[in-house]
Amino acid sequence: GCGENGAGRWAWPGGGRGGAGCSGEGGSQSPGNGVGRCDAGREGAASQCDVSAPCAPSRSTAETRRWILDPAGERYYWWLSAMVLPVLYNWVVIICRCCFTEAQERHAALWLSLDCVSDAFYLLDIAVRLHTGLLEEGILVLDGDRIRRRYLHSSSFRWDVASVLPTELLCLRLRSALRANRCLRAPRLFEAFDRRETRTAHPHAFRIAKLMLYVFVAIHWNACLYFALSVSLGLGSDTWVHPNGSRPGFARPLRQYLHSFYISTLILTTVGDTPEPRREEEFLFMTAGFLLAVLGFATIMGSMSSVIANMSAADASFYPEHGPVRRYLRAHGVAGRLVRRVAAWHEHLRAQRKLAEERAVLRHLPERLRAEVAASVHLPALSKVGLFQSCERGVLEALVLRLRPQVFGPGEFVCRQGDVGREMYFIREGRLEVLGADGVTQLAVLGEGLYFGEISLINIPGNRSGNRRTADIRSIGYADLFCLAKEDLAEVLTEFPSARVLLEAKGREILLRMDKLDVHAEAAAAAAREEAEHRARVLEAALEALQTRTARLLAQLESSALKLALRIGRLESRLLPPGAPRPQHRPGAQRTAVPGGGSDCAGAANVPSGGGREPREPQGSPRSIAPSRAARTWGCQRRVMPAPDCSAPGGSVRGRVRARSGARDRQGSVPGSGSTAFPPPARCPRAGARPAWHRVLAPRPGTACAAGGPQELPGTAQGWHAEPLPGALRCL
Ligand SMILES: Nc1ncnc2c1ncn2[C@@H]1O[C@@H]2COP(=O)(O)O[C@H]2[C@H]1O
Repeated sequence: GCGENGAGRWAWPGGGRGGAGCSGEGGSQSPGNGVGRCDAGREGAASQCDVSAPCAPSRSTAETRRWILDPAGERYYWWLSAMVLPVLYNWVVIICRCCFTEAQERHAALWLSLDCVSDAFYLLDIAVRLHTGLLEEGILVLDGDRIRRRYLHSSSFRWDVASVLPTELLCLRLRSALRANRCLRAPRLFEAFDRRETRTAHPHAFRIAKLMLYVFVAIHWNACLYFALSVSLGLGSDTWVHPNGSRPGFARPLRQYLHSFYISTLILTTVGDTPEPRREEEFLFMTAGFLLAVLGFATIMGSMSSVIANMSAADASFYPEHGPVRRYLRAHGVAGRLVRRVAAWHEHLRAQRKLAEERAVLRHLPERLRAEVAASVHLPALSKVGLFQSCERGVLEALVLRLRPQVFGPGEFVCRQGDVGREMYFIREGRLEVLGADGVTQLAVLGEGLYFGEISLINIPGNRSGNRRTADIRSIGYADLFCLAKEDLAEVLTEFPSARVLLEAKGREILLRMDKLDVHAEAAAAAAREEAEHRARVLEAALEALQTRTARLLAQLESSALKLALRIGRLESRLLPPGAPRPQHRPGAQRTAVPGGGSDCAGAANVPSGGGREPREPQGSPRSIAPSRAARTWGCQRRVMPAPDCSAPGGSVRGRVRARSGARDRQGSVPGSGSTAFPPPARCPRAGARPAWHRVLAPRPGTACAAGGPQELPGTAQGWHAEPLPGALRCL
């Protein structure tokens, strides 16, 4: 639906599909490309947005949103990558042109055009930033005004403007030096590098390359400054400064630059063999260079070692380390073939890029995402398993999270006959042999897409081995398996009963072949199961019949009670003298009925002087109450129907039977009692819940109930009729 917050309307990042949000007036962000797109007019847009006015698109606004970039999108990423070039150009070339004046003068036209291109990029970058969406509370804001306002008031805008000011126009002679403000756009370079680092498949290599670039820029600047200092001190004036043009080849700018770069490298990498300084300026330059070198060296060493450490840590988290296992084996004096097997297993994992601890690698992902990742990796292999071929994707996804990949080397036993079965296996890759009781005879060879180890996990009737393995399973070469624990299998089979049928059928077949199936026990178990099922069916039918009878009896009881009340009313009106005081009926006084037909008025107010006041029965009590004199006199009747009524949410198990009004009318029942609530004979599922009364007889216009005969009562509270209202105890 549409969401609005303050001045702007928002869209979910990546939303738009499935109506996740409406951006602006009917717009939502298109998934993937990172550019805001308006949903309005799209099929189904009305159902996603509130159809009322707020979602109707204004054309100009929709147009504006079309050009809003998602900061996490592709286009923005590629723009950032493009910005690396002009920023680097300025960082490398400006200082070079300042110090190597000959190079500046020789290629002035080229520099000028490159400067123009770089400035155009800088200006375009400001425009891009004016159209880059921003995240607020995790939601992408696509409102152009809001974005513009935010950027124009930010410090980034000031820096961006400062970096593109045409300062070189102030003094055309110092053109290149005055372009130094272009270096202020460096944050864009860092941003681009950060993005690249998160996207690249080789982050460590990228980190090293980035470090080398920084080192190169530092050496380059130092080289330029060395040359500038040499020029100011006089080229070739001593052995430290740059040689002058009289030395062969040193008149060329390229040679000058390369020589300076070489000296700078010697200084900054503290390799040594640097020319000895002679003058104060030279000493100062060298000292500053060495200090910078110490700093740079420490930084480089630190970064390199952290990159290398991270690389090995990343590798270790992917593949199990052989070193500790080897040391462990050596410490315990294990040698020979076993050590070689362990080493071969480790090598195989690395060579085949197989992960032993996949769960550990993915453990930080949210569960749903982890399931999706695991599904995309393993589903193709899992769907080859015959057992799961007809499974829905949801079942497979649930299953895939429970599977543990395991790799077995050649000749390794996956399970041995007689072991207690705790897991079953699906073969992802490789071949395994099933060995007979002698440990030599090959009963079968299992390959990709097959499974084993299920017989000891599922309870096959008549299985003589019980929960013990029926055979040895040995890996022929390297076997890549999925392992599923017994508890997980039980859960999966509950959700997917047809898989159980398949497993049982296959297991039974194997057991029969191996003569490990006790056919008599199986038949007895089947007979017992059938008998139990039959009994359950009979009980169910009896229960149903009982419910119907109860309902019928209750309906009869109710109708005769009502008839009785009417007759008593009529008799009273005939027997009482015309002037005699008539008992006042208090509408709403409650009357309850007992299953035995006893009756009583629960309310004391409607009991006449002659009637003994009886203690009021607590509502909901199933106790039978004998009819009192008052009740007999007044024709009040109590109806009691204990019904399991768990008034807590979801607690009620009450059933309802519709009575046939016609039949009941013929029996003299009161018309209008169309339906009867009755309790199914089930226990109240909520612990401590008590049954409640649930039949109501309420006044009905047309007849009066009074001691002196029919009496007019105001309003609708006249007469009687049966009205089924669950869960209440009322008295006529
Ligand atoms: N003859 C056979 N053919 C195929 N698989 C078998 C055969 N015998 C035993 N198995 C499998 O080997 C497994 C050994 O452990 P389980 O008894 O749990 O389950 C067994 C079956 O899955």
